[in-house]
Formats: sequence, C-alpha cells, structure tokens
Amino acid sequence: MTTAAELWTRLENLPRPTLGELFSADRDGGEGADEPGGADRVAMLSGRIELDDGGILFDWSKTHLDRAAIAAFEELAVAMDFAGMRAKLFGGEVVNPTEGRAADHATLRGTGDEAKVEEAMALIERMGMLVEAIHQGALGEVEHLIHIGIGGSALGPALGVDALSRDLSYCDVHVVSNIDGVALEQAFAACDPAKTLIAVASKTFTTIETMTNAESALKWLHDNGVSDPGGRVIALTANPEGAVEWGVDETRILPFQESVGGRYSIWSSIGFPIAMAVGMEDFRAFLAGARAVDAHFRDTDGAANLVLRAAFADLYYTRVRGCQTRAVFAYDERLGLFPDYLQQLEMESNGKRVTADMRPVDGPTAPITWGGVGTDAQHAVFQLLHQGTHLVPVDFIASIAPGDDLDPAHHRILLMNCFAQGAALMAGKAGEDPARNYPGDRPSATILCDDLDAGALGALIAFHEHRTFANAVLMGINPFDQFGVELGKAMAKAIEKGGEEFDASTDALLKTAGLAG
Ligand SMILES: O=P(O)(O)OC[C@H]1O[C@](O)(CO)[C@@H](O)[C@@H]1O
Repeated sequence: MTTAAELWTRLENLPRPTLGELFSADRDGGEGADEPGGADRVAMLSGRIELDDGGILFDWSKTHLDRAAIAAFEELAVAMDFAGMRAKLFGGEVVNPTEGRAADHATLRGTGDEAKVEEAMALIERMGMLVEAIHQGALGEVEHLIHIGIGGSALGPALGVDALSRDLSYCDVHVVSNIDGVALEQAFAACDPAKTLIAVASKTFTTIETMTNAESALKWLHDNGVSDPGGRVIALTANPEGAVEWGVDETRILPFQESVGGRYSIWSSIGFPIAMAVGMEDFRAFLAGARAVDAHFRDTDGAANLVLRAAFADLYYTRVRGCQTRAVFAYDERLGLFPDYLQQLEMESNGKRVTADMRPVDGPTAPITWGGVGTDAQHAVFQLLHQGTHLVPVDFIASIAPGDDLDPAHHRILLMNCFAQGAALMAGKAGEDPARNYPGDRPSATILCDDLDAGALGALIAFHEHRTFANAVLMGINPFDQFGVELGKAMAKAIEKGGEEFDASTDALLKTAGLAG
C-alpha cells in the first residue's frame, strides 16, 4: 500500500491547473483528458444533504480539487484508516487517546452506540421537561436568562440563540463569558432580577471565569431583593457533584456525559439556553439536522462524502499550497457568530504539533480560521482576498430563503453579492495597470441552505464537526484534547498565588499594574 508520505509527495507534484483551466470544457489531451469542465465539473463537485425540511447544497467546484488530487486524497484516507477511525468514533470507542476517552457528541443527536444514545436521549428528555416546566411558569415569571459559561460552554449557545431566536423568543437570553465584569454588568442592565434565571454552564464546573461570574450573578440577585438567589440557578455540567458542592439543588442540575468535549457540547444540556429561547420543538429539529449529516458522513465513502471532500480541499490548501488561513463569510446576519464558533472548533481541535501517537507532525496542521459576515466584510477585508499576496481559501455560507420580511430586494442583493464574490475571486481581471489587476484563480466553496432554520443550523454545525474530525484523521492527530490551553491557566494561577518570579517583562507589567506581591 502507498504510504501517507508518498501520497503527500504525489499531491505536491501533481500538475496545478488554474480554476479557469479546470472549468474550461474543452480541456483535453494529456492527463486532463477525462477531467470534466463547466457544468460537468459543477455536477462532480457539488452535492446536497437532504434534511427533514429542505436541504443544503455544498458546492466545492471553485476549488482546485481535480480527479488526480481526489484520487490521491482517497488513497490517503485509506492509508490513514479513515474508515476505521470513523467507525470508532460512531462506535463509542476511544478516539481521544491522550485522555483515554470516546467522543460521544453524535450520540446526543441519536447517532451511534445504542446504549449511549439511549442514555443521551434520557438526559435530553430531562432537559426538555425542565425547559417546558419553566415555560409553563414552574419557576414563576421568567423573562430573562443569563447564561454564564466560556469557550465551548458559551460559543455554541450564543450562536444558537442569535441564529434561531430572532423571529420569536420565549425568553430573552444573554450569554456572558468574559471575566471582564463589563460583560456581566451589561447583562444585568438588560434584565429584571425578579424575572431572571441564571444558567451556570461548565463541563468541569471549575473554570475560574465562569465560577467568578456565577458568584457575582448570585450576589446581584441577592442585592436586588431576590430572596432565594440559589433557587434561580440551573447548572449545566458533566460534574454534577461539583455543582451540588457549589450549592445547586439536584433538581436543577442538567448533567451531560464526560465523553462529550466542551466544543462539541452544544447538543447536550449546554444547549439549554437555545431550548429556553426557541422551545424544545425547534431544539429537536436542530438535533435532527445534525443527525442527517451524521448519516451522510457515516454512510458515504470516498469523495462522494461531502464532509470528507471538504477536508480534502482544506488539506490541499494547507499542506500543498501552504495557505496559513481559511476564511468563512456568512452572507446571513443570523450567522454572525459562526466564524467565532468555528474558531474554537477548528483551532482548539486541530491546532496541534504532535500526532496521535506522539510523533512530530509531518506538515502544517489547522490553518487560522477567520471570517465575518457579508456584505459587511466586502467593504473591509476583501481587498486582501482579491489582490493581496496571501492565498486564502474562502467558504461562503448563505440561505436561499430570506431571514427578513422587508422588500425582497435586500435578500436578492445579499445573495447576488455572495455569488459575485466567488466568481470574481476565481475569474480575476486583467487591469490597465498593475494596481487594477486582479490575478484571480482564488478558491472558494459555497454552502447554500434552502432556509436557515433550526435543522439547517444543526446540519451546518455537525458538518463542521465532522470536517474537523476528517482533517484530523488525515493528518494523524487527535482533535479531542486541548492541552495547549493549560499552561497559560497555570501561570495565571501562579501569579494570583504570588511569590513566584517570572521573566523581567512580565514582572515589570505586574508591578506597573499593582499586581506584584
Ligand atoms: O466548560 P468548562 O469546563 O468551563 O470549560 C470551558 C472551556 O475551557 C476550555 O477547556 C479551554 O480552556 C475549553 O475546551 C472549554 O470549552
């Protein structure tokens, strides 16, 4: 069998036709003889995942993937035992060797090992009962929810609430993550303490930012006349004992499994604020959308697997073309937080320098994920995409159905701009002078939802979870640990404790800010 190293060499040495050449229908002769162009290329490199209601189109035709590259990546998937790793993921086996854990997030939406799915469904049922009881007034009048968490315990909830609760919200949700008290004060200013619940979301129930913010939120309730502040707290955690010890009543603890990673936990009780905002019916539709992607990812082989195909393109740009970043632009105001969410998912998962079996990696790992919303970003950062010296693969995400009720001109202009950017990046244009020259041949992929409803959001997130996993498997790394975040935390603790000397710069900063012991 050809080794991974040989396949990377093969990929590096493949001819590099431009996107224009790849699209030209009359490209014949030599090795490109059977390379489809034009509409056939679009047919070869785009496909849909159907959801309960509508679906999503994934168009990867404006990337440099061609038959030869795809064939090499398919062989790489075999060399890296992609099918075996995927079976382990869905079979609930250990796929996070450094922590000896499975990664059971798919079970939370009903995919995978039967016993684990049953356990996950029971926990979601329990969350549903509490959400519905609160909506029906079991905890008195509840108008606001302050959701306190950080990283994976905040980014998913913030995205879900922002994307799905614009038309109708059962409850006004504020997600607070930063230890900077300004964030919490902002939430306090928007809430009536007598009608506010506090969700404390932390997998470990030890994270200093979250626990400090939670204490301050309880104090705010107390200082504002709430007689039993503790009775207003819901804990969302994989450490229920820790929550009990902290003082949360067991009836208001919504646990989730230790084998669900923080950045993969939106489907668990960490999704409580989403369910509070949009109701359990939509939360279940959100899970169903993710389940449809699970089925596609689990049951489709080779490049016909749209998730795996996206990973092939990602790795082509990172490892073969040397791209250091990947940009994501949502042409949809409701997905304004999606790039932030993806940053943690992709960079915390795949920003690694050793393989799963502890050898140095044999090439660059996760690119830097960045992005924003269209059309705003066009007027701010697209100059660099069109004419800068960096090659940046771009993903565009949009919805055919509008999210607004205004004049249809708004949505029409939004979508036309989205598609125009992909076309312009690819085509380029010869200029009268170098400053007006657009080199073109710049890749993009387009993800087009029929509608951005709860199912589609679930599908989009699951697509990116599996895309991250597929990238990791093909690079031979473990996407499920995050030891890189620990050193800084330990240093902060040491500073707080005092008595330790650091480098001269840090010591001087501490002294200047009055923080030295
Ligand atoms: O949910 P917890 O345990 O408070 O952790 C919050 C976040 O902190 C991290 O561990 C990184 O510091 C993330 O992986 C996690 O999502």
